[in-house]
Amino acid sequence: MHSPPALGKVNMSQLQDNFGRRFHYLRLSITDACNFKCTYCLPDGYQSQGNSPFLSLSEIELLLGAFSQMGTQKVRITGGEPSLRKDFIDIIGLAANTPNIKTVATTTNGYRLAKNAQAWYDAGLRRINVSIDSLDPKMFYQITGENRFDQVMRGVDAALESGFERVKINAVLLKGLNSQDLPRFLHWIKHMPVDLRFIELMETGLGREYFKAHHLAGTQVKQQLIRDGWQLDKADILDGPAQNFSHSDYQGRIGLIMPYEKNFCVSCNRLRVSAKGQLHLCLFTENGVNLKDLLQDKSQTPELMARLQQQLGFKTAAHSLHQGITGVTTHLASIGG
Ligand SMILES: Nc1nc2c(ncn2[C@@H]2O[C@H](COP(=O)(O)OP(=O)(O)OP(=O)(O)O)[C@@H](O)[C@H]2O)c(=O)[nH]1
Ligand SMILES: C[S@@+](CC[C@H](N)C(=O)[O-])C[C@H]1O[C@@H](n2cnc3c(N)ncnc32)[C@H](O)[C@@H]1O
Ligand code: SF4
Ligand code: SF4
Repeated sequence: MHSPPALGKVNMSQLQDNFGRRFHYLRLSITDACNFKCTYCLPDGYQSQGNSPFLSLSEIELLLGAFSQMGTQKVRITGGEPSLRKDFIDIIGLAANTPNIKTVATTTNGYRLAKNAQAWYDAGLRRINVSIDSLDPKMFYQITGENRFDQVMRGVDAALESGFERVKINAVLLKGLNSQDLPRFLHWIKHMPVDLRFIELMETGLGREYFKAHHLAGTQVKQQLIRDGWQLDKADILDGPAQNFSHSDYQGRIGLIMPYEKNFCVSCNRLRVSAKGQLHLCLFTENGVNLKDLLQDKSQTPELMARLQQQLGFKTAAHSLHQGITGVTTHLASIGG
């Protein structure tokens, strides 16, 4: 059992755990709410939990200030659906103007992208991940509960035109649903400069039966890619746990997130804060740690930094998904994936 560092010995310049992993990357959820009903995430739609409010702009400002002083360089704004927040643009601007934060990214279902891509870019957003589980509009509807395939695809075009550094497409691999879609995705990225990311379905507290029915190992896709001449890119420390592939005949690239593979968590480089201000050391942590009480005044920042540093000492080497332990994560909309 690893013990947390003593408060007096805090090294404020770096967020590092007992396994030597560094955490330059914060995934900040700003809302649990979502307007889609993805079958693997919120099959019955969003239901509000309790009445404690989501982090306010000033709480977010103090939070980002503390993380950035401790070495955070990249912030991904997520949710629920982050673009549902009325102050989404202000949050982007705030993150972009925080000293030391070099990259501001978001993950979105694309619902508001076509209309807002340029405004988000102008506010300081530089990377965008759009969830598109199928390129077949009917299957897209079946998986997301929303008949908005064309609207989301227009959003991808708008993002490419707006000058984003990176546009990434997320697709969750789903047996019996989109598992035949690989050729279509490959055809699409031949001439499209987007990064495709296939994510293995992960079990969540509310998604046990769905997981059993639809989990598909990413290794099957990996083997097919290697057979087709795709090359595994050299891993960069800032890449995190994804494996990335490229091919000279394709403009797009492919990444695989395979959380059930051995050693997946060795390259973990990210921390999470929920929309209600709880630190999650892992996507599948057993409990969140309240930070909100230390986000009320700037004078609390040293104490907040000390709490973050201390909590890092409790970060475990890996998740326990193989044992079916999904922690407090009832669905990924509750923490932003
Ligand atoms: N188990 C696990 N899954 C992750 C992790 N990071 C991302 N994922 C999965 O991948 C999904 C997509 O993540 P995104 O929000 O698009 O971000 P990303 O692709 O990981 O992040 P970047 O590397 O910043 O592009 C998440 O919602 C999770 O399902 C991680 O650390 N652990
Ligand atoms: C929780 S959503 C939040 C952001 C936004 N609403 C969206 O869908 O892009 C972030 C990512 O989590 C992924 N996701 C949700 N539930 C998942 C699960 N059980 N297993 C794997 N990925 C999941 C989604 O596909 C999406 O790409
Ligand atoms: S994956 Fe994203 S878009 Fe789909 S229900 Fe979950 S939060 Fe909403
Ligand atoms: S499952 Fe947890 S420890 Fe593993 S990479 Fe994801 S967040 Fe990090």
